[in-house]
Amino acid sequence: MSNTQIKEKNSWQEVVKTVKTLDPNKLEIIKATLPIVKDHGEQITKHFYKRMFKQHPELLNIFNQTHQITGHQPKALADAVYGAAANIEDFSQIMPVLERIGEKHRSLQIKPEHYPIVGENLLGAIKEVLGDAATPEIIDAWADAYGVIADVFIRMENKMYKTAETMPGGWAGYRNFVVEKKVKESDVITSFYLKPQDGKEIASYIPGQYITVKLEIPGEQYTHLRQYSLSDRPGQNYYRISVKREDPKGDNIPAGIVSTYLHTHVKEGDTIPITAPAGDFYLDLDTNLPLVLISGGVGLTPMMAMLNTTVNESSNREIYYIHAAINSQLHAFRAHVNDLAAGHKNVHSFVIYEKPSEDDKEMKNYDKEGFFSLEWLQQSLPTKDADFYFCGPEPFMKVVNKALKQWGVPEERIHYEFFGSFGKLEEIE
Ligand SMILES: NC(=O)C1=CN([C@@H]2O[C@H](COP(=O)(O)OP(=O)(O)OC[C@H]3O[C@@H](n4cnc5c(N)ncnc54)[C@H](O)[C@@H]3O)[C@@H](O)[C@H]2O)C=CC1
Repeated sequence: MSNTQIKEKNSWQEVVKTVKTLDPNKLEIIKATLPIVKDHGEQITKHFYKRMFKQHPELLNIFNQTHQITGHQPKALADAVYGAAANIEDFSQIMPVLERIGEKHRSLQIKPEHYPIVGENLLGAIKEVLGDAATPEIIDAWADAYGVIADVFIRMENKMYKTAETMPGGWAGYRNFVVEKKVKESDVITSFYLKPQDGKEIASYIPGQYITVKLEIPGEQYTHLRQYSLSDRPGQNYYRISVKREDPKGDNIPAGIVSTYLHTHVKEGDTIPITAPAGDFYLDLDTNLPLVLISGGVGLTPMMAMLNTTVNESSNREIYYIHAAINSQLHAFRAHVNDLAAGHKNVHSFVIYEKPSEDDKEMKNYDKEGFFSLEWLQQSLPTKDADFYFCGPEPFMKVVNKALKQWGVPEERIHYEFFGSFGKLEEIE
């Protein structure tokens, strides 16, 4: 299936047109109470998660516990609820955000039956946090607004489920994949090559998309689900993910449960259930504009899929791949990218090391020391008339985003991926 077909099948614009509408009186109440809900957004959603998990502990099998602790998830939900309610008269304004959430829901197998549970607990949390300020009329209006929002998601996600299931090689729910090969890519990143246990065809994907893996970890009460970007090009008989081992940071951030387990326990021959590829951050292959890929650390995973695909499909699209790492010890796929650059005159590779090692300095195996900067970018690229894609740790992404804006790259040429939250880069504290 081509890029365009996948996008068209998933397009849900007509879904928005058929959405339920809100009674005008209730709409007025929503508009009037939006500021209060926004002010208490995170408080409400934090309370909501506690309340919901108490009543439905089985949902702990779906939600990422680390994101609850870091506050990512409550913030993402608060932003989503506020954004959806603020645009309830016309969802077309926030379509990209809704689509991103829908893709994530599809990947996590969030189903229509989950919506009433979320609704009941969200309204309960609004009531309990706002106290007397939440009159029965206000709660009634928010209940209806939630109904409208849930309706959009359910319809959109139904379409996404159908597409994932009916496309060639596609499937519903989880399918067992066998770890065919485990390859160390750097001191902290290891790749897993996954082949379907049934030996049948696998669904294609667009570079930039991800899969969800489901792991039952001994000693852990609940199942753990994680999304990992596919790090190789589509059109092969395997999926590849490349996972960074998240070691503990200071006293507050523990080691990543799933990434540590994958690195230390999962071996070649083991089976991992995964859902079909999903995600709205992907490479536009229908253009020949110069392509600039910029990654920091483990943010290189979707970029590797984009790079490998473009090299495979186009011999004349200019590709500039900029990767920032701490030093060569932590630089995954270094040899692979060097080989591509040496073998293809349209591939140009740039390396930034924050703290090059003594060996790196001796070998001069990098182009810039320190951090990515606009000045350096302007000196390194022949043009800003290009499509830019980037991914990396948040501070890195903020620097890149700001640099591109300052340079005057139009918004529609700037594409980025957050692992884990739905906000806009400018809004992240
Ligand atoms: N899209 C996302 O949301 C992503 C999130 N992450 C998260 O970030 C964490 C760190 O990722 P690592 O791969 O360990 O990254 P890292 O610590 O190895 O850093 C990667 C690169 O980013 C640069 N960088 C860091 N702070 C910067 C700043 N303020 N300005 C400019 N450049 C900066 C570093 O110099 C380095 O070259 C991960 O634990 C992961 O959870 C990582 C990649 C993608």
